[in-house]
Amino acid sequence: MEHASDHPRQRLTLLGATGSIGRSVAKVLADAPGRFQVEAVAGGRDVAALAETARALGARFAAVADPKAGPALADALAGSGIASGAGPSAVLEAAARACDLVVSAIVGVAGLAPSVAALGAGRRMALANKECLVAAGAFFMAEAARRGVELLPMDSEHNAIFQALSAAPARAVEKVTITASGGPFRLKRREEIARATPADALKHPNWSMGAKITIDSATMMNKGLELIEAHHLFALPAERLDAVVHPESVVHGLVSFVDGAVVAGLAVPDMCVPIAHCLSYPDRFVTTSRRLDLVAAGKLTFEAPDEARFPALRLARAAMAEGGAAPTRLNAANEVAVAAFLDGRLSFYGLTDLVEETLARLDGAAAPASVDDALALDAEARRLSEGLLPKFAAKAS
Ligand SMILES: NC(=O)C1=CN([C@@H]2O[C@H](COP(=O)(O)OP(=O)(O)OC[C@H]3O[C@@H](n4cnc5c(N)ncnc54)[C@H](OP(=O)(O)O)[C@@H]3O)[C@@H](O)[C@H]2O)C=CC1
Ligand SMILES: CC(=O)[C@@H](O)[C@H](O)COP(=O)(O)O
Ligand SMILES: [Mn+2]
Repeated sequence: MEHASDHPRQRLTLLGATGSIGRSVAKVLADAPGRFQVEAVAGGRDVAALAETARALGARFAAVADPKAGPALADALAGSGIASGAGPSAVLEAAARACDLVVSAIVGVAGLAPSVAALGAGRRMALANKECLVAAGAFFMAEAARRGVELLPMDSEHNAIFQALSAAPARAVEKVTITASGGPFRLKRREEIARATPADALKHPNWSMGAKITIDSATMMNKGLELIEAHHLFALPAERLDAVVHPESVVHGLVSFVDGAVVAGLAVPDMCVPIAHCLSYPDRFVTTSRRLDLVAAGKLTFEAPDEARFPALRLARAAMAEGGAAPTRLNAANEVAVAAFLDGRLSFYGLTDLVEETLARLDGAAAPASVDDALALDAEARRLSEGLLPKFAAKAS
């Protein structure tokens, strides 16, 4: 049986260390004592959590994005020997430090520049941040290839598909399917969903995650973003990508081959499973994660997504089909809308209405060919969405 101590130490950098994925990575690291040296950790503004994580993981460097948080972080790390920095440049510095594996788990398009900086250092990357692929997928994949960086999908569906794809050569793949839990409103009528509050939408049936992705799961925008993510990660056209609702979240992704065979990835809904895969790849190590018990699971059920009650899926598919700047703008408008919904400034359907109207008002433009391009398109769409907020705010219940 494989044990962590059988392997040489690898240097690991954790971007988004204080988040839901960051905490799960820390849990998996505890299952692999002596296997990793944590090079750097980075977070947004939660100084206390970042310092605690840096100390617990024995990191060499800690970076906080909030430029004003430098003195507080240095104070919190006093006596630890851990160097620190603050501001976006410090996060880029953390990302670019030489190491063997970077875990990219900052939420939102804020993760794009640090993830690209990490590619610049030429290493393996475990990618949880899906927004960087939605906002700049063609550029990001080309940059990873140019730098010779191996991308390991950490998002649960894509991780399952990555594992299933190893069953046959790429030319034998007919179709890839990702599953969706259906979120907390799967069985609700449209009128009930329209009245959903942030507290209702934050009650995910199967996964414990950060607020942004949890709202995306409730609207099913998460599945739309994941279709675009899969399009880039696996170089598959939209018509060979499918999403199916699977309320148990046990089957995460499926690959259908040209001979009719289907290989699926199954596990309990716990991010520690795909995280362990990425951290041990191409090997495996023993973990304490809960095991799948199919008899206890009982039934595994599947149903078609309902785009009438969950229009985000239709919007994301349309943006993927249009290509160019549309996915970048979809992502930007969605980030504005999710923040506004969480603040009580938008109703649940106001959220997707805002995204739709933002996209409708912008003329087609080329896909971003750099981080700057992507961030300029992102900023333009954000300005427009923010400007449109009052129109949709009136609909808030
Ligand atoms: N959670 C999950 O199970 C899954 C998540 N993902 C994806 O992984 C990513 C992270 O999700 P999740 O962990 O849930 O999110 P969380 O909101 O829980 O955590 C976000 C992390 O990003 C940090 N952060 C925010 N802004 C910045 C910034 N400008 N610079 C540096 N760090 C920043 C936060 O720091 P701070 O705490 O200080 O704000 C925190 O560490 C998302 O893209 C999500 O879609 C994919 C699959 C599953
Ligand atoms: C854990 C993970 O990968 C999430 O993206 C999850 O899939 C979200 O749940 P939904 O299937 O409800 O979007
Ligand atoms: Mn997912």
